[in-house]
Amino acid sequence: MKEIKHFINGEYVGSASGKLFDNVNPANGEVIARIHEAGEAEVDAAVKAARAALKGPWGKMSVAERTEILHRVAAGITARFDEFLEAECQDTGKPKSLASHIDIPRGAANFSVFADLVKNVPTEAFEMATPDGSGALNYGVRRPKGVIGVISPWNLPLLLMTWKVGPALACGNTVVVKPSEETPSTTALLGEVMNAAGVPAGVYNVVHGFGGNSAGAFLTAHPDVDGITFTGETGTGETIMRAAAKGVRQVSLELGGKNAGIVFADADLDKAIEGTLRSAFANCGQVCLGTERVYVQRPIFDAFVARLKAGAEALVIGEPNDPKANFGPLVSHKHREKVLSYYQKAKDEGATIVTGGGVPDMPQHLAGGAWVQPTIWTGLKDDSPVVTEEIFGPCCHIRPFDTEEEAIELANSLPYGLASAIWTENASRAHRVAGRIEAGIVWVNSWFLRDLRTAFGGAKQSGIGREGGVHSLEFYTELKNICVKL
Ligand SMILES: NC(=O)C1=CN([C@@H]2O[C@H](COP(=O)(O)OP(=O)(O)OC[C@H]3O[C@@H](n4cnc5c(N)ncnc54)[C@H](O)[C@@H]3O)[C@@H](O)[C@H]2O)C=CC1
Ligand SMILES: O=C(O)/C=C/C=C(\O)C(=O)O
Repeated sequence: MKEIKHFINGEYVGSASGKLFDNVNPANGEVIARIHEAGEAEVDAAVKAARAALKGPWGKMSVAERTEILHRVAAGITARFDEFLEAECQDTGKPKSLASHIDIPRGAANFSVFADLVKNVPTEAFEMATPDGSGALNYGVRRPKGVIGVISPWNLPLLLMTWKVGPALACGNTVVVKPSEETPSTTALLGEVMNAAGVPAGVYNVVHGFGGNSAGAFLTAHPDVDGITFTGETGTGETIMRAAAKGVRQVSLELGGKNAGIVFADADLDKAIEGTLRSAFANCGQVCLGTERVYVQRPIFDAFVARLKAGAEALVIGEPNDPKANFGPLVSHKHREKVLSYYQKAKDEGATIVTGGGVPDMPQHLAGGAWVQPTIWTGLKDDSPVVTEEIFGPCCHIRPFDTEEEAIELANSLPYGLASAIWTENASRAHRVAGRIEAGIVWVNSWFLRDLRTAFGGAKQSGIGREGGVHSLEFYTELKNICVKL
């Protein structure tokens, strides 16, 4: 059986404890590999390697040299596209048709985009008057923050891990990554690409394991980690913030959501249906930006529900290699238990189940997979947990509204504030409503349309900080002001 080891100081190493755990393919329930679980010793070795690399060749490189290497990393991912695709789809069960368009290309782009960005970013300068008349000049320089701890989730494993590692390395930091225990493979494979691209040993390190009382907690508690970036559940974000408080380390947190889609009666219905189908069901609903609450203006409510139902029922459920499949399993049986508990709750609370609500019949060879049906409900109260809590599954609740004011109030009614999608052909309304939605990201007549130069992150309990474009520099560098008296 294949073993997945840590990547420390440029080498793959096993755990001294000999502790390993299973890596399971959620499409069929088969164990595909055994993963080494890091103890404190491995985490400490990884952090030490990262610190040494920062003081060594990586820290001494010019921006031009560093960014040239990062372009080679991007090219290395692209050159081994099929291996990354296979590994990602085995870990997550997601359709190759999806991962080949989103996950793997973004894994490469996250290095090339930030390599280009740091070469071209300007700095600030202020001339000032002084009492003696000679003046002074202030200018800012950015320096790497140091050793960055990266805790990444399982829903878009390569995409979200490189979304952090790309800018971190472009800014001259070194990293220790703890990928999700569910999806370690592409993070592990990236070590080979780093070596081949000439990334010095110790710049990119990977430790595997779980969160609490395991590699995740050991990494976030390590006193020699200078900053921690995390994507995942809000509760986990709070735990990580507490760990980071010791030693006053900065955090960048992209946390949970319960995002609202608002469909006005003047929307282009074809566009709104296509976008909402993606925002509710893409990646089996396991996207933090996804729409689990849909508010539809009353005159088009029935038509919208009927068309979304037809679209959900036309999704093709299947394994990653099935070229027709556009809907895969959930990431694990543990996560399926959570999602199905909400399906049950919706039933218990008297929801109208428009479609789905259970587990699909799958052929024998996929019967061990973590499958659920795409599900749509109507008729639940606004305070139902199904409507207020992040389910992170392929499901949404649709509710009618009458006025613009009511829609805004409903959208803003929860403590989350990650993303929202507004569907209307009235540009004035689009601007007006978008400006009042309490979220870090608002799409108008689109969903998941991403320009990597833009600010990305959540308001309220959906996170702290913004990453993307120059905003990533705020977290991955220290801005130092130098004041020169002339
Ligand atoms: N992108 C997102 O917004 C994601 C949201 N979730 C949500 O979180 C729920 C639970 O899923 P989990 O996989 O348990 O998510 P999680 O947020 O707990 O895990 C994400 C990462 O954090 C690590 N982690 C967990 N506890 C930690 C700790 N105490 N210290 C350091 N690292 C820690 C995990 O090992 C994993 O690498 C899901 O049902 C979903 O609602 C899960 C994954 C991604
Ligand atoms: O950066 C992106 O394009 C996508 C981000 C998605 C998440 O952060 C998520 O699903 O957790």
